Amino acid sequence: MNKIKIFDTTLRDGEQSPGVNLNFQEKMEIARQLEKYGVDIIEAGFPAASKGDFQSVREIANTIKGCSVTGLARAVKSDIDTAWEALKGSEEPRLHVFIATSPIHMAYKFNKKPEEIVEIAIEMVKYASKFFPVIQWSAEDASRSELPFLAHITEKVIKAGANVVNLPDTVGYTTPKEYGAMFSYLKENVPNIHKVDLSTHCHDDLGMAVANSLAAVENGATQIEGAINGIGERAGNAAIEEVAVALHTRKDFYQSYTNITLSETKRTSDLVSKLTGMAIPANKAVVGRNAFAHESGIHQDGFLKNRSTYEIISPELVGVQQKEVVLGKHSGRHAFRTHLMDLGFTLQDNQIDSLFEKFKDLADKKKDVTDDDLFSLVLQKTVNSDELYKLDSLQVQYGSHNIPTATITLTKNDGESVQEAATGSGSVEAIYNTLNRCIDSELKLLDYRLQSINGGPDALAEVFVKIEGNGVEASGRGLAYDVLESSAKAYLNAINRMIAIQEYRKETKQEVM
Ligand SMILES: CC(=O)SCCNC(=O)CCNC(=O)[C@H](O)C(C)(C)COP(=O)(O)OP(=O)(O)OC[C@H]1O[C@@H](n2cnc3c(N)ncnc32)[C@H](O)[C@@H]1OP(=O)(O)O
Ligand SMILES: CC(C)C(=O)C(=O)O
Repeated sequence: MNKIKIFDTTLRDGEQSPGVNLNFQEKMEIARQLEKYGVDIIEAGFPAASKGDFQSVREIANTIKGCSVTGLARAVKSDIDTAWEALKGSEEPRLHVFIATSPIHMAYKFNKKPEEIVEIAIEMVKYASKFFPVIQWSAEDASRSELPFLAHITEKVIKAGANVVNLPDTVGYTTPKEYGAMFSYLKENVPNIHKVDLSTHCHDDLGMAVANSLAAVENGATQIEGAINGIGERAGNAAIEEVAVALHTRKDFYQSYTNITLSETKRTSDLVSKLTGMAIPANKAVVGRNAFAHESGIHQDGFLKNRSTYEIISPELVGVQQKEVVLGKHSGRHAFRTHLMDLGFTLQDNQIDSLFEKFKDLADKKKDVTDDDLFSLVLQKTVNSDELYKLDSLQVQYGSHNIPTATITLTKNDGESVQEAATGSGSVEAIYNTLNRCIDSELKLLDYRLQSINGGPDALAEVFVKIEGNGVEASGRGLAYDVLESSAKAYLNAINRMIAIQEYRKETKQEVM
């Protein structure tokens, strides 16, 4: 059996998904969960891209001890220097340096000859090896590169000190047969190839990212890169949870294993979905709501006679469990604490106490409090600390022949209270106009998404918004029993985060973009 290393790029390529913007606390929360999930390498960001990215990579590198932490850099000395500054505190720092090798990229992006690209790649790998114990070199757009040139440059960078060679299908263009053949070609034509791990990095533009990654494994790849829930640039990356479950379920075929703790799959996927605001389609493989639901009679009949007739992955394998103890309004602190621990949260006593109060409020309104409810409740509390404004009260007047009007009272963290009222063409707009008035700013709503947690008449409403003001974009989430309240909370959460970003930029003297 061959070990396949899992390189997670949720926090780098995943965050390149249009509309996704994670703050520092959210990135840290995801990094901690990825460590628990058992990934071998976390790509925490692109340190030279911004001060915010630098800070997140540095904190993750200093905190996460269970796996290697890496950051991306262009083949540019200053990017490599910045990456080293961010990563030097990691127990296992590694650099991910890349340069494009396809004729299209070399000609149009760089306006350079192939031999010039080879020289830059060699020089940068040599330069990086002064600092980094492990260097991953990526041939961007490898799948559209000429194979003899790819073999030539690969041999040179290995000689210069690269320990991992990654061959991305940057634009999601390749097919399993073609991508597998590329790995075989390099194995046969690069004399020093045995010295490195060969890695895949596939995009899903034609829906083949996972299939292509697995085809590479069949042809000698020992590392797969991807993102949780398959998020990432354009159509996204190979979904890590799909790759891991496929390698496990078909180990008879792939003869491979990973370090992934499969029972943490659902929790990891939920966390990433909630923090990025990217909902998981019901029919998504492995983690979709319908992935384990059998709807039609013949399937149900077979399944009831023997699960193996229609089930190749058990829900328990990926952490989808039916709980025997159901939490409700009569549950006590012990059951609550145990339940949170079962869900994988490690919380201080004071955090449990304040969450317990919120849980009781919720249980008064809702018959059964589900794991999804608890999950959202804890996230709301743990990643949204230090808020400047808190929602004190909200009143909305709506009638089919009246103009909707909202009245809101906010409390600032210095105790000052702000009260305003405003109208809007709908109730949500009235709320948002009122909140704009409270903070005396004209904010623009860029995105608004509403979903129910679980469903049913007593479901919690979760709202995700994205706003823009003074050149700063921020997203926010709100959770409440009532749709209007969760809409207000999401907008206020985004306002608080926008203010935090502005403060941070002021402190670090970054330009407000
Ligand atoms: C395939 C991928 O996913 S690669 C990762 C993509 N991620 C990102 O780009 C996110 C973060 N990026 C950023 O914040 C910015 O693009 C920065 C900070 C990196 C650079 O910003 P700028 O200096 O303004 O450059 P800009 O983005 O406009 O153009 C990119 C420059 O990098 C060069 N470049 C691109 N890739 C590489 C590389 N691998 N090695 C060296 N130079 C490179 C381009 O040729 C261009 O150079 P030029 O200005 O001489 O023409
Ligand atoms: C930087 C590389 C690995 C990348 O993201 C790509 O080619 O898609």
